[in-house]
Amino acid sequence: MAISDYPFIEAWRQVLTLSRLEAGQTVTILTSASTHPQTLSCATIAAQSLGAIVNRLDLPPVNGEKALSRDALAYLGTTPLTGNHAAIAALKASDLVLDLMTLLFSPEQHEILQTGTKILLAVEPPEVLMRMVPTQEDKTRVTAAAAHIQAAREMRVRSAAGTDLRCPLGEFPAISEYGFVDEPGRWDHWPSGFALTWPNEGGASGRIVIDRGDILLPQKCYVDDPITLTVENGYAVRIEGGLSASLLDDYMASFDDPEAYAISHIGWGLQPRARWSTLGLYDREATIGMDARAFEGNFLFSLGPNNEAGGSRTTACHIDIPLRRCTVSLDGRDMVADGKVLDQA
Ligand SMILES: O=c1ccc(O)c[nH]1
Repeated sequence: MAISDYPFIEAWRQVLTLSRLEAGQTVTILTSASTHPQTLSCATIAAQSLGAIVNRLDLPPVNGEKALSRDALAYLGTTPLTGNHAAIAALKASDLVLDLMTLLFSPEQHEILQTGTKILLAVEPPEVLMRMVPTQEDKTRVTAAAAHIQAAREMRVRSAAGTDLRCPLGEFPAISEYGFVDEPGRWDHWPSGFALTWPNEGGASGRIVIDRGDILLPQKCYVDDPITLTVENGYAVRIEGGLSASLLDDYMASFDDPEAYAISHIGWGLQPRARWSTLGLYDREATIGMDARAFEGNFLFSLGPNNEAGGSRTTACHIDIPLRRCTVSLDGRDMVADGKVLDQA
């Protein structure tokens, strides 16, 4: 069902207030061909109602002919900002950027954040944004989990399906995604609600079983038959299984890039308002699948780049894979047991 403008404007006011937007500050709303018109209009009105100076920067889309998926998170690296010095200058001069286009995993995003500009990504449909309007409680829950990740030296993930993965930690920071940007230079994503980090370069090893019912993004499908990834020295060196494995393998081979097989971010979902089951209820191209990334108790891992964490590995291929029913432990302490989040205190 659609969302009315008034509550959507109020939701944006809540998120902008949580993001500490102040009267007189500059907000630049970044848009492109796939920006949702109601999100644009309600975000604009909300920012203006809080006294901000509001700009809109609309950029022509890129990569359409290169990507196999129209999902904004499926093909990374170059963005409409690449080489666009005038646009980058405008965003660096802004206090807050509302990214209704998707800059994630781009070098330009880091360059802009380093000037103190805050960036909030918000590209899910209004119904999903409204179902998961961020709260301080989300921040408390996610930052508590991220603190444990930050302090840990190893993440181990096991499941009855056969996953047994060890990831040495410490080389990269723990990241909290809780849906608003309340500090200078912060990036976040509304909706979200998960904590993550990256394994030490080349360190992840073991086996990951993507079981029946687990999810592949951007494919936005529930896996039919189990896929087994053999992980050695930080890379998935073998992809085995039936049709689901062959489809994943074919998609990844299209990038012709060995870096596509690297283990990227690892962590778990902490958003109780996100659901595993929604993927089948939306048109594939209507959402980027944040319910799947954020549902409470998932083990979310990713294949592809680590430049987001400050690493040197970039690749256009980015696949997010949330698994159910895993046990995630940090230095031997279970944080998620068989898909249930334990006390994160
Ligand atoms: O919010 C996001 C979205 C995708 C991703 O890979 C990480 N965080």
